[in-house]
Amino acid sequence: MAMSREVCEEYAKELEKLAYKLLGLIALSLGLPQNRFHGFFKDQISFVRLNHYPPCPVPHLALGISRHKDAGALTILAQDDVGGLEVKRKTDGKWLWVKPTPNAYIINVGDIIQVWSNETYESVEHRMIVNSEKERFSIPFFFNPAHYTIVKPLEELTNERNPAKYRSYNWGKFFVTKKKSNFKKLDVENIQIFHFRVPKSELE
Ligand SMILES: O=C(O)CCC(=O)C(=O)O
Ligand SMILES: [Fe+2]
Repeated sequence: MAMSREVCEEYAKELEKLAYKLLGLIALSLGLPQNRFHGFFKDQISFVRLNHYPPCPVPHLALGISRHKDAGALTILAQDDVGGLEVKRKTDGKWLWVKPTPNAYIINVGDIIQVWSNETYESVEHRMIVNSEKERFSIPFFFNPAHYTIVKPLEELTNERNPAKYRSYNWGKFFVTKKKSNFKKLDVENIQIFHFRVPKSELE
């Protein structure tokens, strides 16, 4: 898939606009001013990735992408009609196939919005299963705040009755640590958002 630097940059610029719109809607849905999150993205470290998954006769041995949650704020995913993305349903732990919808994006809320919203929003666990016959392309855009952002539940959304469910953490450090395990088929990721979860016993 040939994509020139200019096309890639233009694509990222347009998706950034879409991401700000979504962020505004999420803020409003939480009862916050529309631009509440915008400041975190002044020096954002967002990026586009071009994924190519060649066909593989033994899919379970292939790389694909093993189960994970997106660590950033939002992911906007464009995919072709092959499919292979699965999301885990929280209620019963079942993996559900995400049916490709032509000309539609898949929007993933990431861990950061889970923490900012003190779990009103939750990032979903997902994975990518390679196809035995067809190659697949996908283009995720990862919308991430500045690396120096200290992520923690927003003060407006926490109080005595609803205490912060997460300890604060440095986003850049989290990102770099996670990167070290990227694309390895680990059963357990090296750093996960629940490591920053305040234990239930301390919340009561
Ligand atoms: O290719 C896909 O559909 C998913 C990619 C993905 O989950 C990721 O890069 O974080
Ligand atoms: Fe992902």
